[in-house]
Amino acid sequence: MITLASTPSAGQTWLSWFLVAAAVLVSGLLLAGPALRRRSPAAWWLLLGFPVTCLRVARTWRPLMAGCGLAVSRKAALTVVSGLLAHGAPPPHPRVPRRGGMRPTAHGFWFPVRLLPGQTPEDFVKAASAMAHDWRVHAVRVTTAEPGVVRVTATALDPLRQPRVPRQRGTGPLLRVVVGVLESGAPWVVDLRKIPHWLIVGATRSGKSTLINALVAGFAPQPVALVGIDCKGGMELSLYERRLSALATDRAQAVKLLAALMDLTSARMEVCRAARVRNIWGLPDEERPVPVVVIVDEIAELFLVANRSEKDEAQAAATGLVRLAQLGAALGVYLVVAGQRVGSDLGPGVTALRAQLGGRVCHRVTDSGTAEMALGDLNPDALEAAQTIPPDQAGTAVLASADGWERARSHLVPEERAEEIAAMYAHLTPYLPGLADAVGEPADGTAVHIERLDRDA
Ligand SMILES: Nc1ncnc2c1ncn2[C@@H]1O[C@H](COP(=O)(O)OP(=O)(O)OP(=O)(O)O)[C@@H](O)[C@H]1O
Repeated sequence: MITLASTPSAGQTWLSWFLVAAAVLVSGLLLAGPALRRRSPAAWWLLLGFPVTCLRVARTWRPLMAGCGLAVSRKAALTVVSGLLAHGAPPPHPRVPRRGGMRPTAHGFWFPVRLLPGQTPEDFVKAASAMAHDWRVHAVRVTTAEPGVVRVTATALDPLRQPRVPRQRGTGPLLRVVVGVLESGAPWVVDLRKIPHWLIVGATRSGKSTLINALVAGFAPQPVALVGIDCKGGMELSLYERRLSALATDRAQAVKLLAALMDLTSARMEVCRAARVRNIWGLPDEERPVPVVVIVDEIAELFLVANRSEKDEAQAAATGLVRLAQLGAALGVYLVVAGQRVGSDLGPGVTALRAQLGGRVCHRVTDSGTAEMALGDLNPDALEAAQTIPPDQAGTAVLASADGWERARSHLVPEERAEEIAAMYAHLTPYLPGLADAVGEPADGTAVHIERLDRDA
């Protein structure tokens, strides 16, 4: 008689387990090998930390859900029936939300969870801190993946502690710059084609200038015009003057520069209307005007009023910025506005401007009003995260947009490096006569000025 199936002996079972474990170890080594050679913490996490954490999550899931009030007791009727049948046996375990398989990431893992009837994603958001403590990971975030399913993402290693600056390959896509790293380990990208205007806030020494350095260093090699408004006498932005098409260093100049920028957008509007397109990106390549990135350092200097005589000027600056933000995106004018303290006390223009600045970056702040201004209207739950940024982690910020929020840290680009890059690409500085005239750039000019005129001709 032929036996089709036989029960494996204990020796055979151990052998197959051993082979599976060896295969997992070898494939793990192959996957993580290159990173291990670079002594990357992410590789060690994948090889050793992830399997241990998988076991920990599996072991603690049920008690964790029960402890956080996320377990649901079985239906009363079922409990009665099971009690009758089992003659006094202990009642069945409460139901806990079903957890999907754990997927590793470079710095942690994620898995989906199906909600039980009556549960909402907010119930899980409240339990995130308990999950992080139970699993001994750096942080846990809960987001809604689809109706009825939340995504639990854990970060085991804090990628913001020592962010790696990636090797720069070429200039990258137009108006898109990698300025740092996100908490998920992914690059932090500022893409002005997606989010055209940005508000960057932070207390002194929190990392605002370093982020602006990263932006200038990223945009300098691209075919874009950079324009600066730095009413602190140009102390910050004048370092990059050779790559700036115009720089206003006081409020009077800023008002004229903003008016010139409005004229530029009006002229572009005419061009688009004549070509029957809705924005400059609809124009043929050879007719498309150069994109203009306007960097405003210290917005309070533009808005604050010390006496009556300054009121009109501040009002004109506020109106200019708000109008530019309203019209600029379609016409290739983008705003990056930075400030130490941004509150409603700067005047009604600030709230109107904020509404137009869709990208928000909130570094460590010393007053809750500034964090509220930067994040409160988009993501109120990000406020707490912004207020807990430690002072020894300069450059760390909470990013918010209509899509959600996350923590990130900029790459440390020192001003000397940004200045060097700006000088290296000075020959790419477009000459925009209206803007140069507004800030009174000398007509005779330097070598750079002549070079710009030549190129333009
Ligand atoms: N991303 C970063 N990584 C590491 N260190 C950073 C980072 N950003 C800033 N720093 C450190 O913090 C210091 C202060 O940063 P920065 O000058 O950008 O602050 P700031 O907010 O512009 O201050 P202020 O408002 O006084 O000009 C820097 O000299 C640098 O040493």
